Amino acid sequence: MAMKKIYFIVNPKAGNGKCQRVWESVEKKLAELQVSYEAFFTHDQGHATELARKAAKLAGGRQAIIAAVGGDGTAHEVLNGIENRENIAFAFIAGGSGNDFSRGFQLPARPIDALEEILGLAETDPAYADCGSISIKGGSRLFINSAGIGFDALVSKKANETGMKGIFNRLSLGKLVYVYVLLKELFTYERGTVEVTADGLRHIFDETWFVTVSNQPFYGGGMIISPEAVPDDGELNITVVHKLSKVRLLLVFMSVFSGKHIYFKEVHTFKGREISFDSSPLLHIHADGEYLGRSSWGKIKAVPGRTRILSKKLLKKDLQMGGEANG
Ligand SMILES: Nc1ncnc2c1ncn2[C@@H]1O[C@H](COP(=O)(O)OP(=O)(O)OP(=O)(O)O)[C@@H](O)[C@H]1O
Repeated sequence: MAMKKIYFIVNPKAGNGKCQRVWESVEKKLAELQVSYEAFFTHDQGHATELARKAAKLAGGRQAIIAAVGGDGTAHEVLNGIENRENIAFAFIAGGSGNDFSRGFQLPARPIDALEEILGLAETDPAYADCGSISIKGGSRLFINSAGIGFDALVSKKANETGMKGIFNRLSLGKLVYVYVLLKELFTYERGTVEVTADGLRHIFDETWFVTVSNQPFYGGGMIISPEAVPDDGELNITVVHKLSKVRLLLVFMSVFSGKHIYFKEVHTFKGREISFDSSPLLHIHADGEYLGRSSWGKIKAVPGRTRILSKKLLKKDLQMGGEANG
């Protein structure tokens, strides 16, 4: 049996250019192992989605692997270009600054280890993982990590905009850009009332900082925003932080790296499959750390088993359950 074809979609600019070197090391290993593959390189925002579509088309109906090499933004874009989940397995090699996808799906952090895991799983039947879909005025998107509304979306927008990401990355402190932006924006952010409905249950939150809807626990480069989120349980986990002074928000923030923030009374966590939000002011929105714009309402849905993923962790679980988890 011929090995499945692997299409790599590489964002050489991820991790502030670090990903170029990540790819070179992967390429070298592929040559050593005489693996046949095809590689495409992204030129600008949105390109990875187009390239993933192209790769899926090239695969025709055959079983193939589309592997994103980059950061969470690249994973997000590639995922959005894979329309047919049945014959395409999604794989990932971390080359970005945050790399929450690798954490959440327990993929090796080191690129060569991640490649070896991909090659090791290549001929197995890939696991099924959930996605979320977010619809706001102007369009809808799939997300694999989380979608956020409010302050966290503003932080991810500013973190991507400032030249600071480059500076922090050069100091190997990629994660700290979020801390820097958060501290800077904290003082001027205006909190409003947000209504969140999850599976028919309506909650009203005053003075809301943010609402995050998670498919897996990690966000913003290692913050354990949703410790209980499981990427193949068919549900999404909602975390709301509201009615909190700036000082207490900082305490919550410090505890989010250990996931202990959920014990604060101002932090609410619940689950849902069909979620909607509504607010009077416009709110900033992100999906997987990619800024989508501002909207005062939107819908978020769990899409159980939407994507097939090469992940040892999920595969093991599938086997334990005696087959496909969410087929
Ligand atoms: N050639 C390119 N030049 C500039 N930007 C690009 C290019 N290719 C892709 N992009 C954009 O770069 C952005 C960042 O990519 P990505 O999220 O993968 O890396 P990162 O920000 O370093 O990592 P992370 O999201 O894990 O912190 C994405 O919005 C993507 O659309």
